Amino acid sequence: MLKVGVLGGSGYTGFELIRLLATHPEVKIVAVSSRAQEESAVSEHYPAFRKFVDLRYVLPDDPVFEKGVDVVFSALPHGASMKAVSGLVEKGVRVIDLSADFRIRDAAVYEQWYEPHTSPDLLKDAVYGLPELYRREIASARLVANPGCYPTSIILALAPLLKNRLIEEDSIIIDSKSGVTGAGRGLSLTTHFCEVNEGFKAYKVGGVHRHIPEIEQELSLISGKEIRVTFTPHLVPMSRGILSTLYVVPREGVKAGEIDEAYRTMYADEPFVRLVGSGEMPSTLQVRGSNFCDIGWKLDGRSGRLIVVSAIDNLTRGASGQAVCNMNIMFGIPETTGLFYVPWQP
Ligand SMILES: NC(=O)C1=CN([C@@H]2O[C@H](COP(=O)(O)OP(=O)(O)OC[C@H]3O[C@@H](n4cnc5c(N)ncnc54)[C@H](OP(=O)(O)O)[C@@H]3O)[C@@H](O)[C@H]2O)C=CC1
Ligand SMILES: CC(=O)N[C@@H](CCC(=O)OP(=O)(O)O)C(=O)O
Repeated sequence: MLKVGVLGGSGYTGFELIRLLATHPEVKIVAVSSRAQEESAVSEHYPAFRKFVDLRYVLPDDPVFEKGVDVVFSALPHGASMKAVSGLVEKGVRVIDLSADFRIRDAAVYEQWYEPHTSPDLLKDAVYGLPELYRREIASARLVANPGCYPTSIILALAPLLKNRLIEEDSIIIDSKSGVTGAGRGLSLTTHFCEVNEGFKAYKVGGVHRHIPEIEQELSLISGKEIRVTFTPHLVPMSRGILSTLYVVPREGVKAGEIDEAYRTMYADEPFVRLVGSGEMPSTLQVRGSNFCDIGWKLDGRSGRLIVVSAIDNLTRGASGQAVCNMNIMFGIPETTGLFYVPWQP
């Protein structure tokens, strides 16, 4: 049995990690942190865990995370996460970091979009935790940088097209829509019920969202060319789920069949990508609570654009499910263990 610790186990992705790990056949959760909930029972803070989790919250600097575990998941905010996990990694604990702190390979780029990096030396050891792209590297990583929620839905949707040079790299326009859990469990005016319910708005418009450097970094690596994207996130009145709609221009002469073939070839053996087919479109309800990313696409003959739509659950495939998948890969456990079940639809 793997002994697992969860830093930040009172937040939304922390909840989702514990939900998945509590019934994982190869895992024993030994420690969960929260400063505000210190010493209270996890199953009091989240009653859903009654009969599943018999633990009390400890502080994030509790020695158990250093000495008593095989792997630590960090579900802390960026900044706090790098400070908490760098010491653990240096002491030989394997870490899966759900924050953005180790996703950007260049510290200067991270600092431009986030804050000063306190552990830049560890960046070279971090592996970007998208299994479909980096499975082999994840297996031996001591630090996995779990991808952001929007980037997961976007990179998976574009990878086959860029890998096969089927689209103009400078033509990428992305509209993504996220449920409100994407903003975390902390209270803020923008996520109040009355501010969100029955409304739908774009935010961080005009190249300012922090996921842009992460998306561009990974798309550029796939295509071998520097890529710039137009990315507009939206907040929708649902709890969980991300739907990304991508507009791209196919290279001259590219046929619909080549696009179909690129998706089918890249994802034929991938357990957590489901191609809903050319013409059908994914829905967040069809992936709810699951680790699946559903992808559909359609050529618009009138405008000459290709439209790709992807759907994930931001807390599962966009965070904790992907993190558990990475843990499976790191410890030689079959990748689908604890994660292969039918989504919650409706
Ligand atoms: N929500 C989402 O859909 C996604 C989130 N992420 C990333 O995952 C991480 C967690 O997100 P999420 O669960 O939504 O966030 P929440 O705000 O819901 O939870 C944050 C957790 O971290 C703890 N925490 C907060 N500040 C600190 C600190 N300074 N030091 C130690 N512990 C702290 C909180 O507990 P306490 O304050 O009691 O210690 C809580 O347990 C973030 O980095 C986020 O960007 C990634 C992908 C998707
Ligand atoms: C709806 C909503 O607010 N979503 C968040 C997603 C950020 C997130 O959780 O991702 P990181 O791990 O990269 O911080 C946002 O747009 O900032």
